Amino acid sequence: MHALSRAAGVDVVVVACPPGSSARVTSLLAPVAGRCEVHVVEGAPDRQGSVRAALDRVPGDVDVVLVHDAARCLTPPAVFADVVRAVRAGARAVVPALPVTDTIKQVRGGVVVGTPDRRELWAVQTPQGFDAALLRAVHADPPAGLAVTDDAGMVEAAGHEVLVVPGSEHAFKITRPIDLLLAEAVLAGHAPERAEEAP
Ligand SMILES: C[C@](O)(CO)[C@H](O)COP(=O)(O)O
Repeated sequence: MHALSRAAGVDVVVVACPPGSSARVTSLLAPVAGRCEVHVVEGAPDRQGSVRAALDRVPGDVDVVLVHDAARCLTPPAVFADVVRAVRAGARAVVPALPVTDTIKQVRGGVVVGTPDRRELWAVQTPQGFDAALLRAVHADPPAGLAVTDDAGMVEAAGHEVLVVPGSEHAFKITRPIDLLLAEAVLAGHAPERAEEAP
């Protein structure tokens, strides 16, 4: 939240929190509430529902929306600024991403059934940025039968182009215990990767 509230171009933040935790989350956000407009809403059991609940709380006059994972809490402010800039420059959907370094296999029933060309595989991060009207439209009429793991996937399934901008190694998702160790090491020893911030 500190990085987000310091990012150029971010004026309003809506946090989707677990049901029953809004009072606690609101108090945790008090230190950043002075820097931008902050709202807290209760999320849903799935990602799509939580994003929709947050989107419903975004003021109607906002024209660019970023969807960000709290688990990517070390994302440098410059990544937010880059994504906003790309949307403002005309892209209607933008994702930060890095090329994968592992070889990725497609596996079915414990057996490899394919090896996609690694040169075409990118690991997608957040914040994902959208023209607000487009994001509202795909959430109002989500593509059927899609295993939704990100908002850009919904936009892509609806037939729209999604632009890729450079992501950041610091934007990793803190999900597994080893990610927490990495986050602690980053916080203990490293300056932010890129220092661009709002004036
Ligand atoms: C949006 C995302 O971070 C892109 O990599 C990812 O899909 C989120 O997955 P999660 O299972 O909702 O953490």
